[in-house]
Amino acid sequence: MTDTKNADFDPPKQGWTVRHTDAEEFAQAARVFGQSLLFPEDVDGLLARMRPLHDEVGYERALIAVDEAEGEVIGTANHFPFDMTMPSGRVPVAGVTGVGVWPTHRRRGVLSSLMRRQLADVHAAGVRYAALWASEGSIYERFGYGNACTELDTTLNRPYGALRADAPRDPGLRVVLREPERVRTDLETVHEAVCAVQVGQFRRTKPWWDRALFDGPSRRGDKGPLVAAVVGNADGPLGYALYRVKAQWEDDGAQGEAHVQEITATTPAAWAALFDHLFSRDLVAKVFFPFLPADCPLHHLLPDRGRAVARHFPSLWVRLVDLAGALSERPYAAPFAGVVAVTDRHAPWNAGRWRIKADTDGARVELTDDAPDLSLDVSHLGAAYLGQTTVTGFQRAGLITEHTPGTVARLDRALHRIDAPFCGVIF
Ligand SMILES: CC(=O)SCCNC(=O)CCNC(=O)[C@H](O)C(C)(C)COP(=O)(O)OP(=O)(O)OC[C@H]1O[C@@H](n2cnc3c(N)ncnc32)[C@H](O)[C@@H]1OP(=O)(O)O
Repeated sequence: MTDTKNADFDPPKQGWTVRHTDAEEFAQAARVFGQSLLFPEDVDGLLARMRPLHDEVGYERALIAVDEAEGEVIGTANHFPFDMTMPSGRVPVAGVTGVGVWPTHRRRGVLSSLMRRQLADVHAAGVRYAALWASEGSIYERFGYGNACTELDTTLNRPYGALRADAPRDPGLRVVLREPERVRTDLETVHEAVCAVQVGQFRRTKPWWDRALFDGPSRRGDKGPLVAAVVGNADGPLGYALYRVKAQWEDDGAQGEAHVQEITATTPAAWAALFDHLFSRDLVAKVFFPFLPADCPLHHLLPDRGRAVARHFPSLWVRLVDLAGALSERPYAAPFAGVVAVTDRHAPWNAGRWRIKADTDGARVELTDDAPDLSLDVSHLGAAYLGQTTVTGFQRAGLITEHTPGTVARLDRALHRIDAPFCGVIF
């Protein structure tokens, strides 16, 4: 009798090894990442998109999990060495990306081993923070990440899109509409000015600009080419909107659309000029803004803000890799003193009782044996770190324990920031 046994279908062995990869082997990581995230491209297409971003920073941070029996890559995790604006200013942040596990090898702990190794690597490199965009909000809290930023996806119907009569308008401003590459320097100038102070944004290097301005068919879909509306005065550019239009005709006439990939400005009048430009495009009945800061001026500038259909969605998740370092270097809106007991399943160096004595220019953060005023997880502090998510929210949900009444309110007052964090770019 012929032996029809096919080793492919033997019961899976449970062993895998996590290790670093290199530029050559990166294709196997991309194969796993592409399949697990349901990307439409084949590996070559995916690599063409990913390579420029990774070539710039090297491949030494990329991790893979390799099935020991089959020798196949079954899991991946990577991170970009970002220069990101945090409450303390621009600091190194590990921008976690490329996380995926081969579909037949899920729920055996592969991701957990990759996350543990990545966290150890980032900590050993002296980087105090990690940040990511999550495909699903249920994955990363267990690894110490907290959702620290929500952004707005907003749609506006043009008939209601005219700005308030008292919106700031500066006759010295001019809006030009150009192909983005022609005004790239202006875009870079404005972005750099905003990004340097906008918590949640990372410095945009050349490959990231190339990615932002990429206008191939895969990006364009059924819309027109990417255009840049730049607003400025004699002193230079003050804002821009990158957008595409889409023609659409219904029985009652033109129902065209404008899809705004990115909009930002450095003065109120520049914001207003950009909105005026977008809302006055003939044949456009709807304007889509998939990424706006939670405190974007748009909603204040509308005569009836109820006409803007806005959805808050979670964007950045923040992980305090070095809790004491992160809490020490951050400025605080009000003084805080207290002992916070922190659990951290994956970074034991963060776990313990921390005495925090914070003031406007930083904090002293030391281990102590004293009784805690508050007990929480490192993920709660990651969520609250950017000053938008409150610790009070977790308390109301019954997820943390306040031992000394008033501690949570005092901590929130100290962590508060006036401006909403905003990233706007999925990495
Ligand atoms: C930053 C980014 O790149 S975001 C992109 C993340 N990648 C994806 O979403 C791609 C599709 N999904 C996958 O590839 C995988 O399912 C992953 C990466 C999400 C999880 O990998 P796995 O190897 O299955 O995870 P692992 O077995 O280590 O599970 C760890 C824990 O997370 C839980 N978990 C894993 N995936 C999920 C999920 N999608 N939703 C909820 N819980 C999850 C597990 O139940 C387990 O819980 P426990 O610690 O309480 O036991």
